[in-house]
Amino acid sequence: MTAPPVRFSLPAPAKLNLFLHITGRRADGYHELQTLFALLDHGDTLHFQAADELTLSCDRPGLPVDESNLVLRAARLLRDVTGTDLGARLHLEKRLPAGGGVGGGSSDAATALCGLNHLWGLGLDEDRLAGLGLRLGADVPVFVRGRNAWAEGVGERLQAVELPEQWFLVVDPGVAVPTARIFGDGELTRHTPAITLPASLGAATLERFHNDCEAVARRLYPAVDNALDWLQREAGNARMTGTGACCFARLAGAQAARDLQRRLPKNWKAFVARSTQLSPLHEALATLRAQQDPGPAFNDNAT
Ligand SMILES: C[C@](O)(CO)[C@H](O)COP(=O)(O)OP(=O)(O)OC[C@H]1O[C@@H](n2ccc(N)nc2=O)[C@H](O)[C@@H]1O
Ligand SMILES: Nc1ncnc2c1ncn2[C@@H]1O[C@H](COP(=O)(O)OP(=O)(O)OP(=O)(O)O)[C@@H](O)[C@H]1O
Repeated sequence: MTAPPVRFSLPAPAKLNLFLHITGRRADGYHELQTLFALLDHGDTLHFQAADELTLSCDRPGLPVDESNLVLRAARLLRDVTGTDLGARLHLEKRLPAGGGVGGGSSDAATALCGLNHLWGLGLDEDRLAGLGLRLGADVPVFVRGRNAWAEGVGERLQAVELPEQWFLVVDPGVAVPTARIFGDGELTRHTPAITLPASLGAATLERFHNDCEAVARRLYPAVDNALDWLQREAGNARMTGTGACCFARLAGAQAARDLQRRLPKNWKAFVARSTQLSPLHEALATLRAQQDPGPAFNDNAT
C-alpha cells in the first residue's frame, strides 16, 4: 500500500504601500525608497502536492505558467541552492491583478519558497529564504518575513512595525502597470526628503505622506486617474499602491468598505480587505507545522 500524497494549500496575501517616497536613485538605476508595507487578508492561494516532477498550473488563462512565472522561478532557485531534486505539483489560484502594485507575483514567489521549504524538508531559516526572495524581486522579502514593515534602501531593508487593524477598499483599474515603466519615466519625482520612521503610524500620520509614483501613473493611465479621483471624492485619503495600478482608501470598518464597494461605478472591480499583524501565510505555516508536531513526549512518571 502506498502512502497518500502529501498536499496542502497556502495563502499568498496582497500588500499595500500605505505611502511610497522616492528619496534617490542608485548608480545602477534602482531607486531608493521609503515605504510602509501593510499585509492584507486577501490574496492568491498556492496548492502544493508532492510529485516526482516540478510543474505549475494556474486557473487564470493568459498568465504564463512557464519559467517566467515567479512561482517556478522560486522553485528552481530553491532546487539550485539546495541541490534537491525533489518535485512538486503546484497549482496557483489567482485572485490578485497582475501588475496591480499589490505584490501578487512577489507574494506567490514568497509562498512558493516557504511552502517548498516545508514540503521538501529543507530547513532553510527565514533569513536565508528572504535573501533568496530578494534575488527574485524587491518585494519578495517582506512576504517571506510576514510582518507589516517599514522599508528603506531599494525595499530590502525591513523593520517590522505594528499597524492598527484597518479596513480598505482596493480598486483595480483594470490596467497592468509595468514597474519599470514608472521608474523609468523622466517626470518621476526622485528627491523627496528622507524621513525617520514616525513614532505613531495611525491614520492621521499616514495622511501626511504620499506616493511619488502617483503623478506619473495618473498621466500614463487614465483609469488610475479616474480611480483615484473617485476614491478621493467618496472616501477621502485615496492613494495608489506601489507603482500602480491599484488604488485604495481606508474606511472606518468592514461595513463602510462594503457599502462603498456597492457604490462603485458599473464594471469597476474592487475588493475589500483588512490589514493583518501577521501574514495569513505565516498563520497557515504555523498550523501546518503544528499538525506535524507529535506533541510533548509522554511522561511515564506522571501520576
Ligand atoms: C515599487 C514597489 O512595488 C514597492 O513595494 C517595489 O519596489 C517594486 O518591487 P518589484 O515589483 O519586486 O520590482 P522588481 O521586479 O525588483 O523591479 C522591477 C524594475 O523596477 C525598477 N526598480 C525596482 C525597485 C526599485 N527600488 N527601483 C527600481 O528602479 C527596476 O527597473 C527593476 O528592473
Ligand atoms: N505568479 C505570478 N503572478 C502574477 N504575475 C506574475 C507571476 N509571475 C510572473 N509574473 C509577471 O510579473 C509581472 C508583474 O506582476 P505582479 O503581479 O507581481 O505585479 P505588481 O503587483 O505590480 O508587483 P509589485 O507590487 O511587486 O510591483 C506581470 O507582468 C506578470 O507577467
